[in-house]
Amino acid sequence: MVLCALSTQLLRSSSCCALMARLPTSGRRRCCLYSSTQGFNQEEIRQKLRAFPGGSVDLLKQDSGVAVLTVNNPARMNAFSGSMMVDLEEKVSQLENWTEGKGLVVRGAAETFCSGSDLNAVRAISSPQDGMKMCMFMQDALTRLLRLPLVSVALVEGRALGGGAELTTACDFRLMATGSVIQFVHKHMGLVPGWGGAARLVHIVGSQNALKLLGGAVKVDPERGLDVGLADGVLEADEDTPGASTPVQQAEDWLRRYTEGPVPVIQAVKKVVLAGRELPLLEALRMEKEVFGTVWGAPANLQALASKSKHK
Ligand SMILES: CCCC(=O)SCCNC(=O)CCNC(=O)[C@H](O)C(C)(C)COP(=O)(O)OP(=O)(O)OC[C@H]1O[C@@H](n2cnc3c(N)ncnc32)[C@H](O)[C@@H]1OP(=O)(O)O
Repeated sequence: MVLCALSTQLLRSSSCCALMARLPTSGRRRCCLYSSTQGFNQEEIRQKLRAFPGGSVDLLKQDSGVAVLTVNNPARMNAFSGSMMVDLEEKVSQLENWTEGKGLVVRGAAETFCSGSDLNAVRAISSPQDGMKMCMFMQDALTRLLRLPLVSVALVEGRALGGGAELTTACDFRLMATGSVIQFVHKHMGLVPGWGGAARLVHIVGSQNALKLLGGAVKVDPERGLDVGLADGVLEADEDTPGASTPVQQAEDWLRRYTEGPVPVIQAVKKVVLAGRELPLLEALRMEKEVFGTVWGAPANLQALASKSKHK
């Protein structure tokens, strides 16, 4: 419910967002960024996108409370077909309703992240109207991905290009494997980001760095990623050691420092950070109070008090 309240506040505080929608399938409130007055009819867009099939977006929810979301279209370097965009939105809905969740790893299949939108689909829907509809659909899905009450990390192996680079910015953290590249190639395609990637990139690396990365379509390798603050860590390749952990296991290990602990506390941490990131100060403070109220005197708090824990 706090998440719904946060979403409501986020909508109120944003002039471009005006709609609170009810999801009949889940019975739980969730928000769309755009409304019908802005030409956003989600079901109509879904149907259009489904006309461009191929690949899938797969979700594995684990008992540990950490899920793995895999962009799966290896024949096209994990480019997003239309049906994969619909898949993504559906998987985000499932995660919005995952009450036991704490963390999320977002990755690509076959050791590469994602090469953006499927250029075959892009060519077929190249009219400005259709492009805007796809843009609204993906902005909505990726904004909701970032707003999940889960701590998320993009595991970047191989290439994250165009929309793939934008997808990395819809996670709280980015881990880059040795040899990987994040590149906002939009300029070379005569485009700018349209999936919310520019707005998020400015938040992550600041406007100067964002201008350099977008304006120069710069290839960001792990070293540069750490330098500008786009990457939060680098995963070393360890193929030669028998029994070495896989990149997904390494990402889960890395994430554990943030996901260890009771679900309500981890979710509360994400919610207060989200409020601070997206709301004006007074609203963020009010939201922090609301979230605080859900953990104060709750089982994890009482247990910690009873154990007289010291923080040495
Ligand atoms: C708002 C969203 C904006 C966007 O996302 S626009 C799209 C931006 N992305 C791109 O322009 C990526 C274009 N692709 C490339 O640069 C290269 O294919 C890439 C990813 C560097 C990989 O190069 P290589 O390792 O040499 O492999 P390759 O070119 O032979 O690719 C293997 C097969 O994958 C296909 N592929 C890669 N990216 C694709 C895409 N985005 N849409 C559709 N198909 C794509 C490529 O055509 C090739 O297929 P095929 O084997 O020739 O049938």
